[in-house]
Amino acid sequence: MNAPERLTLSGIRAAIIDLDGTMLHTAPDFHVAVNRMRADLTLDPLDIGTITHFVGKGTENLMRRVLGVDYGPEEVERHFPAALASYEKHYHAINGDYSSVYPGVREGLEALKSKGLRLACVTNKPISFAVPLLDKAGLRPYFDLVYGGDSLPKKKPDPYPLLKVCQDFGLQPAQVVAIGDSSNDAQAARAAGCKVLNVPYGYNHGEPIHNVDSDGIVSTLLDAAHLISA
Ligand SMILES: O=C(O)COP(=O)(O)O
Repeated sequence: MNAPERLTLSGIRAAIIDLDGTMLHTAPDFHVAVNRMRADLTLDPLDIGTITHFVGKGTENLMRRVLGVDYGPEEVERHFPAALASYEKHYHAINGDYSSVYPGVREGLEALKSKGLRLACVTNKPISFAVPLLDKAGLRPYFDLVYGGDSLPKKKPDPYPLLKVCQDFGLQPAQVVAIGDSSNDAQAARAAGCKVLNVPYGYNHGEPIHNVDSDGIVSTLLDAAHLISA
């Protein structure tokens, strides 16, 4: 991994940007919706740190992890349908109410756009949560494409969503940089053959971001934009 101050990425024509933990601090939304679901199932609330560590691999994984705190594998599957229905209802009701846009995100998206890059948001969040959230935060207009965790047959860390964006944009993976907060994003990017930058302020399943293989760590999306040229 290069030191960010020496790093430059040239020949880049598009950026694929993660949502939760990269553009928006959504952990408080997850915290509220998960605990409302848990109340419906007469389970005790979980602290925000525990829930945050389970974010990043999609809603089904999140449900299994938060049920797994109380139940064994068979009971998890038995409670899964009711948990998912309750969680989706509660998440839709509060989506974005407790979230905030990280510093440098708007400025970074502006800078990437002004360099002529095309932008895609690829998240493991369901598309029915992702688009209203981007709208509410005023970020939707920056993106040519948005893919959620249920938009395509496979989700990150599989490279499929990133390769689909490359194909949609008519670009080679080496012309595309993925920017995310987790090993999930980095693994997908590496497997697709895209460049990858990580931000250090997100979730990364509770693990240190410095252990993740990437082309560099940037403190904000604006810093990422400064390193990238077409
Ligand atoms: O798992 C989620 O719901 C969020 O995932 P993301 O980090 O890909 O946005």
